[in-house]
Formats: sequence, C-alpha cells, structure tokens
Amino acid sequence: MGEQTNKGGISRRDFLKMSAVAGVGLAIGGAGMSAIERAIGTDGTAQAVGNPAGEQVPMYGVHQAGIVTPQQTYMYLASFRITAPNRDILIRLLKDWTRFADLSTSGGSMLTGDNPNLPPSDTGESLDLPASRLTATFGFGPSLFGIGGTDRFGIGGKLPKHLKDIPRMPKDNLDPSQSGGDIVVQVCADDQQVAFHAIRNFIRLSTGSASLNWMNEGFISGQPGKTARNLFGFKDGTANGLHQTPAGFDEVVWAAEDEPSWMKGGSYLAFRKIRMLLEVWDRSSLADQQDTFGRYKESGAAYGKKGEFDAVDASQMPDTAHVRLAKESKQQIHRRAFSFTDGVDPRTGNVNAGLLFLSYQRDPDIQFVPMLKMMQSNDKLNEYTLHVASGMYACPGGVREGEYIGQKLFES
Ligand SMILES: C=CC1=C(C)c2cc3[nH]c(cc4nc(cc5[nH]c(cc1n2)c(C)c5CCC(=O)O)C(CCC(=O)O)=C4C)c(C)c3C=C
Ligand SMILES: [Fe+2]
Repeated sequence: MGEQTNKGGISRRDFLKMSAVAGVGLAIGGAGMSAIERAIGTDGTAQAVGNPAGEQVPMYGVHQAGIVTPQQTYMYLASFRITAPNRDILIRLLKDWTRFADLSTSGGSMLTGDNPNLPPSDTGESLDLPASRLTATFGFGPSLFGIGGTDRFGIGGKLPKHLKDIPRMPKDNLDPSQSGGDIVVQVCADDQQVAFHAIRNFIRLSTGSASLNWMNEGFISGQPGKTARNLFGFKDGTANGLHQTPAGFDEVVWAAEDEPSWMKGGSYLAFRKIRMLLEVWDRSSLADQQDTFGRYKESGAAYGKKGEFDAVDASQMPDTAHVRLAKESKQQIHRRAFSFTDGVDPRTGNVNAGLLFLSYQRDPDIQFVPMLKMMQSNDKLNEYTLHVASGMYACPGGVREGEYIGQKLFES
C-alpha cells in the first residue's frame, strides 16, 4: 500500500505501474489474511492489471471516503463479527482490508494466480471494469469495544463518547440477526459489479478472523446533480444541501474535538433498515402522500413553496408531516440512504422493499436519537413503514498512505 512495501518488496505504485503496462492480471491469493501478500508475489515477476479508466475517489485523507462523497448508484453494507482471538490478528485483518481497499479504489485489480493447482486468487469479476467511484467506509460497533460483553481487543478505554446501540424505539420491529455487529463496511460504486467484487473480497479476506453477520444491498438512481427519488416517488436528500460546505460538514458530520484522538476526522454512522409498505402507499391518495412528507411529490418543494430548495416553512405542513418533525428537532444530519428490494414477503405476498437509511453525524445523542424518537411517536410516515434493523457505528478518521484503517485506535 502506498510506498509501503509488502513482503515481496513491491509497492502499490509499482504494482499499479505494472498494472498499466502488463495487460494481464494478478490475484489476491486464496482467501485468508495474507492473501494479498501471497498474490502480489515475491519475485517481481507477477503480472498485474490495473484499470486506470473510470473515476476514482481518493481513499486517503483526513476523512474516510464514502461519507460526504456524492452518493454512488450502488451500495453494499456488510456487518462482521470479529472472531480473531487477539488484537494482533484483528490488526492483520484491518491491514489486509486497507491494502485491498487501496488497490480496488484506485482502479487496480488483482487477477488469477499463476498456479494452476490453486484456486484462482481473485474472483475476477471487476477485471475489465473501471474504478467507478468505488469507496469503502469502515465503522466500529459498540461490541468491538466490549459493550455488552468482554473487552476482547483491549480498546474499551478508547470507546468514543457517543457510541452505543440506538435505544429501543416504541415502533421497533427489529431483527437482531440483521442489526449491529463489531465492524460494518459500506462499499459504494457506480457499477454494481465493481461494488459487489469489493464487498465479496472484503468477506474473503476476513476468513478466519471474522464472520459475516448480514449484508444489505441498495441502489439509488437520479440524473447527475439532481436529487434522487425513493421508492415512494419523493425526492429524498434535498435538505443535505443545507450543510454541504466544509463548515457545514464540520458542524453536522465530523466528530468533536473532545473525542478520543482516533475519531479525529471521523463520524458516527446510524443505520436503520426500514421496510416501506409499497402496496399500502400505492393505494393512498396523492394528498395523503404529500401530507406525509409536507412536500409536493413532483417538484419536491415544501408546502407553500415553489422550488425544491426553497426554505421550508414548517407551519404550512400538517403537524404529523415527516419534514415538519425533522425541522422541529432543530437538528441536521447527513443522510446517505439507498433503496432496497428483497423479493417477496412470504407471509403477505407483498413486495419486500424499502430504505437502507444511513446518516452520518457528529453526535448521535443530540442529532439523531431525539429526532428518531420524535418521528417514531408522531410521524405520518409510520403508517407506511416498519423499522426492521438497526445499528450505530463509530467511523474512524481517514488514513494516510502507509497507515491502516483504524490504526490510531490500536496504536496511539
Ligand atoms: C431519524 C431520522 C430519519 C429517518 C429514520 C428517516 C426516514 C425516512 N425518510 C424518508 C423520506 C424523506 N425524508 C425527508 C427529509 C428528512 N428526513 C430526515 C430524517 C429521517 N428520515 C431529515 C432530517 C430530513 C430533512 C428535513 C429538513 O431539514 O428539511 C424527505 C424530504 C426531502 C429531503 O429533504 O430529503 C423525504 C422524502 C423515508 C421514505 C424514510 C423511511 C423509509
Ligand atoms: Fe426522512
């Protein structure tokens, strides 16, 4: 990774240089923690392929990519239980994940190994595809720090100030097997196969150190520069525009100065999987639908206004309108939600679909939890939704080249 050399003495830049000229590939070795080292080879003869085409989102920086990055079209969210018996093996996994994230987000691919007696090293499905704005974002759940169990990795003393599970809400219908987790990885890209390749290989690399709890896939589609619509047909994400400046992100998204140092430049990720009852919604009148949000369906304008981005006047909306309640909380959050479809609900024959609600904020105790509480008690949207999964994660600050994800948590 970066100019850091691996065991075989080949740097990422060398790897990518080789990638550009070789035209054939190199693989992640068989699944396992040192898969990448094995795959890159030790004698410099390895052939690598990179795909420099396609837009890349830089992985390195003060903040992790994938938080305030403009939303990509596809998202996978995977939750892991760490089974590594000790801190060193967990660190090894984080290093492997970082190196794979580095290669894949910069458009490098690792192709099949050259040993016909071993399974092909890379799954291969992204070899001819560009980087597609691939990002990988990591979050640590309360259980990683020993909350609700033992401090397996000796990091309990570095628990961030606001990291705990989202408290139980009156209308929760949560499935614990689809909630929480020690580590969550959010992978996003504009190409679904690129995104899937990445999440699949994060899972492969975790063999022996972590087990996959659950995985969700989401999508969102809209014209470039325009707000995408959710599965109820409403523009969703308009109010993010209120804080989309560096100062706005500092105020809304990035963790406060009084957090443990490893959270500098980090954020808290709130996750809710929310089933949307499409058949009930589709039978409701346009007036009811618009009253649910307090915005007009086609234009996205707030009640009493013309344009989508005109300032909201909550007093023009019904008391139970979703946007009115959000406004009354007087808080902002940075939403990064994706729609999902999960086939048919076998109990009802209805479509199982909804929203993978993701929001990033600097202080979930102030910004997110009271808002969610207020919405769960009064929101007209509750007639059409069911909250089925939940999670809260602390996302460490970004990494510099040569560092691994979360390094400051373990080494400072
Ligand atoms: C606890 C926070 C929120 C949950 C959960 C949530 C679920 C949810 N929202 C929509 C659709 C829309 N939400 C809109 C605005 C909006 N929603 C939240 C928070 C939660 N939403 C906030 C903070 C806001 C912004 C309010 C403001 O300041 O104006 C909108 C309107 C357009 C927009 O600004 O995005 C829609 C539409 C669904 C379908 C849903 C659960 C399935
Ligand atoms: Fe909302």
